[in-house]
Amino acid sequence: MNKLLQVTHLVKNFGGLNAVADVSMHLDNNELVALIGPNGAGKTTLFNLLTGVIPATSGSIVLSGDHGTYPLNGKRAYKIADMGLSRTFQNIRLFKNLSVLDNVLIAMTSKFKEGFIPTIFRFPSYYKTEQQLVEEAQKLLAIFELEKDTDVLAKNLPYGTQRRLEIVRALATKPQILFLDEPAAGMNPEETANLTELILKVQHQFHITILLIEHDMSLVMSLAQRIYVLDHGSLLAQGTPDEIKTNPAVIKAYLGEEA
Ligand SMILES: Nc1ncnc2c1ncn2[C@@H]1O[C@H](COP(=O)(O)OP(=O)(O)OP(=O)(O)O)[C@@H](O)[C@H]1O
Repeated sequence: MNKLLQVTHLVKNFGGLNAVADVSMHLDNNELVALIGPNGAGKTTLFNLLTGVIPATSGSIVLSGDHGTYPLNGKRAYKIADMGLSRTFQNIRLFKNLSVLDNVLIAMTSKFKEGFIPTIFRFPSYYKTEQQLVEEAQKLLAIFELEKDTDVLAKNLPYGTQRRLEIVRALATKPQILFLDEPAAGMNPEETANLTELILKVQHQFHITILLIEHDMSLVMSLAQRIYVLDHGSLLAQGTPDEIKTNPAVIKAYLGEEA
């Protein structure tokens, strides 16, 4: 069977720097996979390649769907998002001066199939579709315990809540694959524990595949079914959490020569 996402010999050079050096990896349907590695290992660059934010120097990224396989190389970010790959960013990217609800509705608009004329003249079908969108957004917000905050401006939410809203926005596009770039960054232990449960819930409820970058090892080890470890742009190891925890090369990369 084809892998949902197959990455083969992926390379990204920035001048003389091999930020991603010959990485091959895959994601299966409904898997929760973590991508870890020391600072500067190339994790965000790899995410940027997979989601079309930057082009690869060489290598291939192929998405398998019900009706065939689709190369993602060279596709622009919006096209890749349309194909069902959605992401969050390390630095929060919300519309800070818009309400929580509007932030989610904007993310949903790519699914807003109402035509130009009904939209301009506000035919009844426009309101029905808009009402459906609002209901859908509110359901999503409720899963993330944000239903009481729908009218709050995004900038007025606590930091951990803004991170949750980012995930809601990414989910609002109904992705097949969700890429989470350090979802627990800046969260306190309680918020992180809460987020861990939420990510699990989302994976089961939406039947999606999740790839996450995270430095918080408690979150990684309790969530991931498989882990890829990057170091200096190359894959250092891959395996289950138990295999990774005891892998001498991984321990050395994280803790240095003395480990
Ligand atoms: N646009 C760019 N131009 C030049 N070099 C870059 C660029 N983006 C990233 N790099 C370099 O590529 C390497 C990998 O960076 P990347 O941000 O992917 O690492 P990371 O594993 O995500 O690190 P962190 O955990 O600190 O976020 C680093 O040496 C970084 O300085």
